[in-house]
Amino acid sequence: MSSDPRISLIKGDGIGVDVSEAAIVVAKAACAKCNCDFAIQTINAGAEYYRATGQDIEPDGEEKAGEAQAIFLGAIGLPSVRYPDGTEISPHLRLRDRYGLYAGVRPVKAYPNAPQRLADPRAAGIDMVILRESTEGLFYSAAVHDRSDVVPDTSVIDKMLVTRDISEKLHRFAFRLAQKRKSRGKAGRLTCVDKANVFKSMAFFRKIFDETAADFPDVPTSYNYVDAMALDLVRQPWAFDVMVMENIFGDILSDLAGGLVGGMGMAACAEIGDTIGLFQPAHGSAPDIMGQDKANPLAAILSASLMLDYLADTCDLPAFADAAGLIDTAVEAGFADNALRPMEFGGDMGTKAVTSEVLSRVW
Ligand SMILES: NC(=O)c1ccc[n+]([C@@H]2O[C@H](COP(=O)([O-])OP(=O)(O)OC[C@H]3O[C@@H](n4cnc5c(N)ncnc54)[C@H](O)[C@@H]3O)[C@@H](O)[C@H]2O)c1
Ligand SMILES: CC(C)[C@H](C(=O)O)[C@@H](O)C(=O)O
Ligand SMILES: [Mg+2]
Repeated sequence: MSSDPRISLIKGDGIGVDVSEAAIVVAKAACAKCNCDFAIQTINAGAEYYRATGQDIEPDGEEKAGEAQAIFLGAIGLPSVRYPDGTEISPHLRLRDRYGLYAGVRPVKAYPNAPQRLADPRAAGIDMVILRESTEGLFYSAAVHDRSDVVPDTSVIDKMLVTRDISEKLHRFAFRLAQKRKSRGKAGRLTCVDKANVFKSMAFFRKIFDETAADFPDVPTSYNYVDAMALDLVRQPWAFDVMVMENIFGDILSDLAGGLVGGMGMAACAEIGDTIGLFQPAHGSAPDIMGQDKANPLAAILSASLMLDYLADTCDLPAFADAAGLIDTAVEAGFADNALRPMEFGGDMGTKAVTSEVLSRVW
């Protein structure tokens, strides 16, 4: 039996299918170039699967997903397919919960020739990470824990939960990420984004941030309330490096930040837990463009690069880090040469053309 690491692949819905296939093709090519490989087990899940079967993931799919070293997901959900409580199909929330994927890493980077949404030339230097807590916060009720606080047609409560255990792990992850970025020539600063002026859960989040900071005196820190953070992400995004925040704040601000550097097709994501990581573009199934070869696959391709880096670390297989580096360089150089022109930015290249261009540079 092969000793290659194994990944669980959930293609999902809409453009999730196309971009995940593109990402896997590119990741496989990069690995082949670096003499490494990974095996794939495919798991059916999503809105289309629910429509066809009444289940949002195949039998034992959640358990099977966790038997691999990593999970790769395209996108899940279609606005027209819903659970009886009116919310959308989202088995990936249960995966985050089941596997404790607390650290949602969402890099935001400006590439040359990709559109700058801000006129200021400093926008070309945007290079930051949104670290989104991904298992609790205001998503606490949404995953599996609590769908009970509903008095039909009268009131509905969603709860914001912040625990010491998860917050400590998240903040430690954030400080270590800032240190790692510093060692790679980036700013290495950390901003705690919260709403500690109003919510007791957020005051607690900040208290644990402060406690954790005491163990990392080398990392410069600051605070920003989330509303002011939204302002600053538009006003001076180049001033930020790593930002750590609660779940829904990270969900919202990561879309805003994706927009700053082109669009959701640039928004990569890694969700890391203690024993497994899930990798996916931060975007959804994009029903408005699905089936038209218009989706930008780069968010998925860059997420695959994050996955290879993760496999290198967790499986102690440095060749995977080389493969990740090949992908990152291909994307960077492709933009620098103006050879990557996704339709998402008004360019002439659809999903297949962007994938081929990256592939030719990896290979
Ligand atoms: N992680 C996930 O699986 C995930 C994330 C977000 C939304 N969703 C689901 O996806 C569905 C659509 O949601 P939405 O429209 O709010 O968000 P979306 O991210 O699918 O789309 C938002 C906008 O960005 C564009 N876009 C997104 N990805 C793109 C890409 N790779 N290339 C070019 N353009 C891209 C879309 O065309 C659309 O205009 C919903 O069912 C939602 O629940 C899933
Ligand atoms: C589709 C949805 C459940 C998901 C989230 O809110 O976490 C998505 O928006 C994301 O950002 O990954
Ligand atoms: Mg989102």
